[in-house]
Amino acid sequence: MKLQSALETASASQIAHVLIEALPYIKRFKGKTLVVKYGGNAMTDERLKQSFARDIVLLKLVGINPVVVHGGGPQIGNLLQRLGKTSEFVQGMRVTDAETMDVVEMVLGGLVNKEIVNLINQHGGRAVGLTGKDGDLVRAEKIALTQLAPGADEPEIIDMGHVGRVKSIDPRVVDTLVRGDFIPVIAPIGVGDDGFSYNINADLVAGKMAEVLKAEKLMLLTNTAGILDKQGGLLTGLSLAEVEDLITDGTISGGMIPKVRCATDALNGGVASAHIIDGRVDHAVLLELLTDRGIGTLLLRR
Ligand SMILES: Nc1ncnc2c1ncn2[C@@H]1O[C@H](COP(=O)(O)OP(=O)(O)O)[C@@H](O)[C@H]1O
Ligand SMILES: CC(=O)N[C@@H](CCC(=O)OP(=O)(O)O)C(=O)O
Repeated sequence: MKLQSALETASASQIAHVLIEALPYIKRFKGKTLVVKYGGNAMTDERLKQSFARDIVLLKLVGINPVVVHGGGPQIGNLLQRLGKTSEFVQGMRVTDAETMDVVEMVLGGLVNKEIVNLINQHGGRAVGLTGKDGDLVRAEKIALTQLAPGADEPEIIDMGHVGRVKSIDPRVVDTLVRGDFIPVIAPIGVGDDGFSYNINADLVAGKMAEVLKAEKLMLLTNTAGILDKQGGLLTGLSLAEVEDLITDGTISGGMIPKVRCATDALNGGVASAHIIDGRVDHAVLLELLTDRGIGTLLLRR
């Protein structure tokens, strides 16, 4: 049921109950940092975009410090298509030649980043957009991938062009913005020691950012209800050991593996909890953070 229609049919005491339910969570997370990876469906549907921006503004107003890291794979794909270029993906990552890197930088650092900044500001927040280049925030190194071609004995080395991984993060610019009550909105582009730009998967940047900022939580929005079991049921809470078992027995596969790895790396790096939640749900971030039930999968170090 949509929040609006739920509120229309709810009694005053039910509405009050919902508000009061948020109180212990607000107290617990006040002053803490929350890194949110924003991407997928939540970024293409107009209603979901508005609901995401309102969630972020509300969190900031109650004293929680959201830091947004965004993706934009489909938006990059759209512009490339209009320019007559196609992308090849290897292990879920876009092979990025110099021309494609220009498009990635224009779309992520320009269109997508500024759209999110504007959305948040329209709802009363004060967002500032950054790429990893600003304030020397994200240092990248070129990724080296190997792949075993069918019938080959030896794995071949794949040149991914300008695809990078996070080498280091200097959080000073983000800390400065947070202290000034701004909401940082970060595009996943890093700069190499060679001076070139690198295209980095947004989940990777979000996970490392959470670790370096010593965030209380990492939230990854995606296009499923969370981590699902073999029957398609939602797994609401998992430990690191349980996650490993689910990868080994094939329950977690495909694009969910690197996503879960980013989350477990962040937990091992000191982040208290990681959440994989459904970006297709209105107000997903608020529901996960400020209600007893939550909506997605909560990963804990324990
Ligand atoms: N156990 C699982 N639970 C949920 N999704 C899974 C699972 N195993 C594999 N997947 C797949 O992983 C996908 C999410 O990864 P991906 O498409 O890369 O996400 P995003 O585009 O949000 O970064 C899901 O849509 C689903 O197809
Ligand atoms: C190397 C690589 O693949 N980078 C991604 C960066 C954007 C991203 O991660 O966007 P989503 O979160 O929407 O998938 C890309 O070029 O699509």
